[in-house]
Amino acid sequence: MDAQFLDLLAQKYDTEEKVVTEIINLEAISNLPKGTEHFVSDLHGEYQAFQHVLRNGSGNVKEKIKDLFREVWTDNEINDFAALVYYPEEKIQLVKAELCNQQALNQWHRQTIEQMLMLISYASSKYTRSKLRKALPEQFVYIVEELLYKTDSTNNKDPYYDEIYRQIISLGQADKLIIGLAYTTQRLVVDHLHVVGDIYDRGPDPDKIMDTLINYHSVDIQWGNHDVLWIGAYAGSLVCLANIIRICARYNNLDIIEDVYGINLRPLLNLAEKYYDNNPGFRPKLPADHNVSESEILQITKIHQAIAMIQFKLEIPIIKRRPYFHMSERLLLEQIDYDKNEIKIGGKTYPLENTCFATVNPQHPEQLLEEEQQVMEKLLFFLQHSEKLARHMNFLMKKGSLYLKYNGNLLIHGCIPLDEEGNMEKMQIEDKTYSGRQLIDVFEYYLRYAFAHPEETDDLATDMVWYIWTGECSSLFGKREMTTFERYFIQDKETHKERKNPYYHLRENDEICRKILLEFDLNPDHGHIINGHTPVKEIRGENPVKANGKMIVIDGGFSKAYQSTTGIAGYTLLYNSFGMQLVAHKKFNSKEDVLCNGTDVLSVKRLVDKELERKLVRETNVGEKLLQKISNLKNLLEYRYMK
Ligand SMILES: O=P(O)(O)OC[C@H]1O[C@](O)(COP(=O)(O)O)[C@@H](O)[C@@H]1O
Ligand SMILES: [Mn+2]
Repeated sequence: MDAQFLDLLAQKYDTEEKVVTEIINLEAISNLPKGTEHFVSDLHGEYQAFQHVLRNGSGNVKEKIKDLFREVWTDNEINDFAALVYYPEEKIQLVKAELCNQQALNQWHRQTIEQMLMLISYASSKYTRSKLRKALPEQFVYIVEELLYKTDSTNNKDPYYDEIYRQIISLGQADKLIIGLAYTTQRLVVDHLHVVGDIYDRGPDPDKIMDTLINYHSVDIQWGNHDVLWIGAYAGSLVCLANIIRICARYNNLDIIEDVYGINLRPLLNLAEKYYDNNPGFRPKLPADHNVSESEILQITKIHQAIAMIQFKLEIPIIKRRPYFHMSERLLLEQIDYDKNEIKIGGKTYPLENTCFATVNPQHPEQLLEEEQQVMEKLLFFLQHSEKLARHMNFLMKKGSLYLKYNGNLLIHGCIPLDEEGNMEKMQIEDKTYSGRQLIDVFEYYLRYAFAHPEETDDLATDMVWYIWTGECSSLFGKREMTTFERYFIQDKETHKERKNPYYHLRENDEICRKILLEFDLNPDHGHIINGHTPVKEIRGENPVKANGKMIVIDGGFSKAYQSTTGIAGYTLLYNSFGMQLVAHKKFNSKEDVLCNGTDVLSVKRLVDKELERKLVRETNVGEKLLQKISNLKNLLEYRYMK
């Protein structure tokens, strides 16, 4: 063992007692049951629904309440208490409005604090005291610990405990304590959160989700294609930038760009007003009960066209300078007969509708007008100087990766690109060919490089981020082509189809999943692949658990726009010491509904995998690190302290 390393360690553990105490502590921890992992994906800006799933721990909170109180409480009482744990601030106000006098309120406070403490004690039974302490409301740690660890069997201290309760209530601290304890409970039921991609786009509040994740106690992120699009824009890719604005316009979310991230859209609006008019193909998607004025809709419709046309133009030079992207079929602006208003795709000619080509030079469709160029430069400047976006993107980079190996499982948003035979699909980049894990590692290398060099906008790394969004060998896109252009301008639905990578039918097969797990050095007997990205069409009988349980697809279906195709609000996954459970969620209506009617988006659980023996911390990623530390400390003990 390296003497210098031991010297360093000896500085921290400078007595034999300290070393021994730490070894005992770590050994004990590694024999506790593993903490609960919670997997969610495809949040798509749906902050409220995500909050709900987070606050109820995919049904875990209610389960713990039921374990404790099922014998003595009615369903209504259970729902009420659950709502208090999920949304304590609001629920307390509702309770107060119902109680008739101070005495009844005092009684409710005392009883509720006692019940919360019982719940916390139960929910923390597999954690150390130190871990629980970290989860307790900071200002009340001392008091809560006193109440939690009552050991006086002689009842000598009863008056002492009574007095604590009385003081909390008379000093007006009861609400705060209950709120704090509710958040402690939420935190205890989930030890670690995995977000398997697609935080951004389509829904209204991705920024609030980011803030929630930044404040969450333990989280990792596997980037989704939409997250990569935002990273690409921030890293200097103009085409990614055009895409994120186009999607925001399409879903009536330009507020995110303008108000949330402070990017001035005025120059783009001026351009849009000059060249575009109303166009049924570009009106934003709106819910039936919207209250957006016609003039606002018209403005968005114009911006939508302006930015979509800029996007299509910007794609051309990238496709041309990167022949190995194999995207020449996507040079669609060059396939248009601008006089006849037709396009030739795959040898077939289609009429075009809803066209808006006022800024296109038919001889050079890739050319941006000077004004378009200036607009994009300004937008990029604003974007790269948004303090809030910088914070969110940095967090995405810090906690995120294209895939993650965690406790024997492989987490990845989209796919492992395969050919029809089930071999790892090959992609040539410059003069080298990559496939499988190596290809994805190369993608990640370029993405991180692009992020580190936001001033470079046309280099390979920046182009590659766009490729990850839309290229046929991308592990996040998983389709042969993105038919955005066709869906705007061609009526024939045949042209709208996006052919999926063979992975999506091959992943039903046990052997293929085993092969993929091996490619990532994971044990195929125990590991699972966990995917997001494709909404599971339960409506049509699709099963989210595939390949004899080796493959689990948890597209959360949070995205309202997609709920009609899934028939459900999607899935989340829990992995605790007893095994893995898939949770199916019903549609989330509103927080008010949960608070007033006790309707929890109640979840149906399906067992995916059951551990033969309860899984311990020592068998996890974290446990591996603990065992390494124990071994180092034992060396320290032997070489520095033992006589
Ligand atoms: O329904 P929209 O918003 O037009 O988006 C459709 C596009 O989104 C994609 O499905 C990618 O987004 P997802 O990752 O959410 O599937 C593309 O394949 C498709 O072209
Ligand atoms: Mn996706």
